[in-house]
Amino acid sequence: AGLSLDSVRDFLTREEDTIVFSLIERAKHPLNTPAYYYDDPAACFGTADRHRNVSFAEIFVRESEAVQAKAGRYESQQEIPFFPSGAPFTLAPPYNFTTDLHPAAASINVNDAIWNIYFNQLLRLLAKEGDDGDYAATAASDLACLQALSRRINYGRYVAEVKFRGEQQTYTALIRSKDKDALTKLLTFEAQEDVVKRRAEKKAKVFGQDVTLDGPTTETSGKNSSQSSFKVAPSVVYKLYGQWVIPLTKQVEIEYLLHRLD
Ligand SMILES: O=C(O)C(=O)C[C@]1(C(=O)O)C=C[C@@H](O)C=C1
Repeated sequence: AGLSLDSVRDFLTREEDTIVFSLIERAKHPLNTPAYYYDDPAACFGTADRHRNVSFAEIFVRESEAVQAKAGRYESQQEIPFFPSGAPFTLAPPYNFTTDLHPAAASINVNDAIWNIYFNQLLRLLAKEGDDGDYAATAASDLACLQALSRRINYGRYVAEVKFRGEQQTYTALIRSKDKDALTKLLTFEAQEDVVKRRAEKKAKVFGQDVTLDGPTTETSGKNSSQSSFKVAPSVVYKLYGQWVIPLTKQVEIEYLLHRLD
């Protein structure tokens, strides 16, 4: 089946589940800041990279991505690594991934912005202060969060492709004149953004409550209704979507469109 606005929105909706679950998993671990030090080489656990001021988490992501590249993960246009390694994929048989994107714009992404926001802003909203020393499990859950956020946000390329095909003439004129403001206006649907933010917040409530056999199962009333009883604060998920996920998705859409005629 070809792409449509409904099918790309369905994809984004399903990714919400993955994002919210990955945040809940990360929230199991304390902040564990030594895993993220760049400045103090001694804090880099004596790895081979200590002289390059690379954090433990960065090494973890880089090496994990190298394995996944070999396994063919990035043969899919839907997946974009944070550290492209150029390693050929050799572990899996070739798979015929669909190629829906315009080649000159297909690799547009905002992974650098996602990386910075995740480590500098989001993490401290998710994890409690503390250091339990379990950096491997912590970095593994960081990787899951980063991959889910990257897939969702960079999927803006597909959303933009659908919108371009639907209104080719209008978009072509605005792309030719590089009119970012008009492009932003044309691809923005305020009501849809509101639905997305509120649904993501609700998923944080539904997925992040303690499930017991007594009492109502579907209601988030009573004991569960205070923010602190959810594994990740629903307000954090609302804010994540409103301040970062949606604006970055729109940035991807705009940058993709600006290269759509290349
Ligand atoms: O659904 C769309 O039309 C999108 O472009 C995606 C999205 C989003 O990130 O969820 C972004 C911009 C729109 O204003 C609405 C929603």
